[in-house]
Amino acid sequence: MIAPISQITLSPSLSTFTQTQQAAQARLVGDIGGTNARFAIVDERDRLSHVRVLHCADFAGPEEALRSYVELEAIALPAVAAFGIANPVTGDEVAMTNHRWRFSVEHLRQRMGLDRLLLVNDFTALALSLPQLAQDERHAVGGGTPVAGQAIGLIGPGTGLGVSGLLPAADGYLPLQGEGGHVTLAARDAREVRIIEWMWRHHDHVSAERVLSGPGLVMLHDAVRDLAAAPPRKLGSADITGQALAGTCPYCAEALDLFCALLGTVAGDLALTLGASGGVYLGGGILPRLGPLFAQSRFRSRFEDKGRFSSYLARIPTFVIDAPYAALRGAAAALKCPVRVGYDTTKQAQ
Ligand SMILES: Nc1ncnc2c1ncn2[C@@H]1O[C@H](COP(=O)(O)OP(=O)(O)OP(=O)(O)O)[C@@H](O)[C@H]1O
Repeated sequence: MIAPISQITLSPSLSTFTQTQQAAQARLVGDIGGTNARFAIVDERDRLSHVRVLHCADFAGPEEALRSYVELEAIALPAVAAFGIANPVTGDEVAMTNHRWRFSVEHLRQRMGLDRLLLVNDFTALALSLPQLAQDERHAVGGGTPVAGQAIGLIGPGTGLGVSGLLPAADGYLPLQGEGGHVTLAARDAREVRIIEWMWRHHDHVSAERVLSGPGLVMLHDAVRDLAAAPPRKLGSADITGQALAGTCPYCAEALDLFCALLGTVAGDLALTLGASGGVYLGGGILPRLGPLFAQSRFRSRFEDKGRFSSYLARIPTFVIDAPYAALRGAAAALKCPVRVGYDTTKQAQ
C-alpha cells in the first residue's frame, strides 16, 4: 500500500520536485461501468491502493464522482489518469450506453487539473490485464490448455456485455477495441428460437447484450414465464439468481440455464472468430455471483457445441476471472500500451 499523497508532508522547496516525481510514479485509474465506478491509485510497481467503488447513479457525471473519490480517500490526484469505461471510445465526446453520463474527455482532464487523461473501453482495459493474472486469479470451467503466444478472447456480462481480446504481436499483444456485445444473438435449438421470437416483441434487434446482461436476465425470466403462460412477476437479476440457487423458482432456474447456454454459444463464436487458442476469459460482475451453478451449467458444453469444430473448441480453455480489480490494472497497462488505444488527451506545453 502506498501512503495517501495528502498525508506526506513536504517542505516548500521540495514540494514541486516531489510532486513531479509523484506524477511520474502514481497514476489514477478507474473502471466506469453502467452501475459502478471504481477508482484506485497505482504506484510505480503497479500495486493498487485506495480502491473505492461508487454508484454511478449517485453522481451527475464523472467529475462529481472523482471529486467525491478524492475527498473520501483524502488524497491529492496524480497528474496522470486512465479510465476504462463501458462504452465505445471513439473521440472526445463520451455518451454512456447503459448510463446517463455524457462528457468531454478533454474538458474532464482540464477540470481535474490532470496532465494526461486516457479513456479506453472497459473490456479493452480488462483484456490488457489478462497477461498479468496470477493462476489463482482465474478458475477454469471445463478442459483445454492455453497455447502461449496465441489469441485470447474476453467476454463478460454485467450491466452490458463486454467483449474484447488480445492478438499476438511482435512485442506482446494488441488489444481489441470492438463492440462484440452487440452482435446478433443466434438460437441453437427450437426453445431458443421461441425465446428470441419473444424478445423481438421488445427489441427490433436482439443482440447478445439484450440477453447476456443483468437486464437481459430479467427479460429472459419474463420470457420464460410468459411462454409458460405463468402470471407475470417482476424480479431483478439478483433475485432471479438467488431463487435459482435456492431452487425456489423453476422459471428463474430456466432463465439462468438459458443465460449460461447462450453465453456458451456467443463465447464459442468469439473463440472461433479469433482463433483463441490462448483461452477465452469470462469477466463482468454476474458470473462470480452464480456460485457453483455456472460451472455446472450448459455453458461449457454449449461452448464446444460447434459441429465439425467441436474438437477444436474442446482444446480451448475457458476461465472465469476471479480478480475484482483486474480492469483497474488493465487501465494502468493501457497507459503503457505501445499502440494507440481509446482517446488520449494531454496538457499542451505552455
Ligand atoms: N446476484 C446477481 N445475479 C445476477 N445479476 C446480478 C447480480 N447482482 C448484480 N447483478 C447485475 O449485474 C449488473 C452489474 O454488473 P457489474 O457488477 O459488472 O457492474 P458494472 O461494472 O457497473 O457493469 P458494466 O461494466 O457491465 O456496465 C447489474 O445489471 C445487476 O443487476
